[in-house]
Amino acid sequence: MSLVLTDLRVTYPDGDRVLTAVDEVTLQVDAGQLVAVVGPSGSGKSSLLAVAATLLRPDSGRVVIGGVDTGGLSAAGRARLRLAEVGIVFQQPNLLASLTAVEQILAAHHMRGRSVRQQRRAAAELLAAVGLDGKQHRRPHQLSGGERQRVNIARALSGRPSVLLVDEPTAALDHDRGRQIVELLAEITRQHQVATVMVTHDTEHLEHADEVVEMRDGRLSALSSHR
Ligand SMILES: Nc1ncnc2c1ncn2[C@@H]1O[C@H](COP(=O)(O)OP(=O)(O)OP(=O)(O)O)[C@@H](O)[C@H]1O
Repeated sequence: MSLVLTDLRVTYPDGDRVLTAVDEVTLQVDAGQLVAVVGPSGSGKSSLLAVAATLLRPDSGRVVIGGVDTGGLSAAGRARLRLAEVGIVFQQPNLLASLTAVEQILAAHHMRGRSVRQQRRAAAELLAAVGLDGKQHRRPHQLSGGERQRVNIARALSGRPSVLLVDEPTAALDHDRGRQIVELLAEITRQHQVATVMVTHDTEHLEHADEVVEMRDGRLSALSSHR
């Protein structure tokens, strides 16, 4: 399944003027592809990600996920599509302090209305796949920043999304841990055949992306493509 963004425009009220955060942006991400969106602070990257996640409605343009034009869906329809098809990894792993790594994933299953009992083994396997074998019973404060981000990624993948949206995954990490996370995202993208968009202001590790695009003042331009 692919993510297709067409002619997106997002504005915010700014006093008696209007600020254009996303300006006529078009981007296609196919299954198995990792696209990195780079650009300076305030260039519109997070707004673009929020629109792609259907969390924010664009002023104009289309967001099509797996062939479904999300503009035609109700709020409940968008929420259902998000639960079924979209995995979101926020910059700060928003893990629940009292839950162990495996419980973070089971809680996400519970929210999807699935039987938690049947998912325990799959959750443990997913944690092992992101490099957390043996740490599934640790709580967030017993994990490093990079490990917490791995739990975050495993949780986003637990719903088997077709689209993975990742906001600044390396922001809180040192160089090596940042590289490992980007490598993991690239590997997951191929293995699970997800369409992944990674927003980052970090210009390192971009060789793992199939395509790098740059946002400036809300506009998108291609930087490089390894397709
Ligand atoms: N809810 C909002 N209301 C008004 N203006 C907003 C809102 N959210 C973002 N903006 C403005 O829109 C522009 C784009 O912001 P956005 O957060 O999308 O950029 P960004 O590239 O993700 O920045 P950063 O890398 O600092 O997170 C900025 O000028 C910002 O001040």
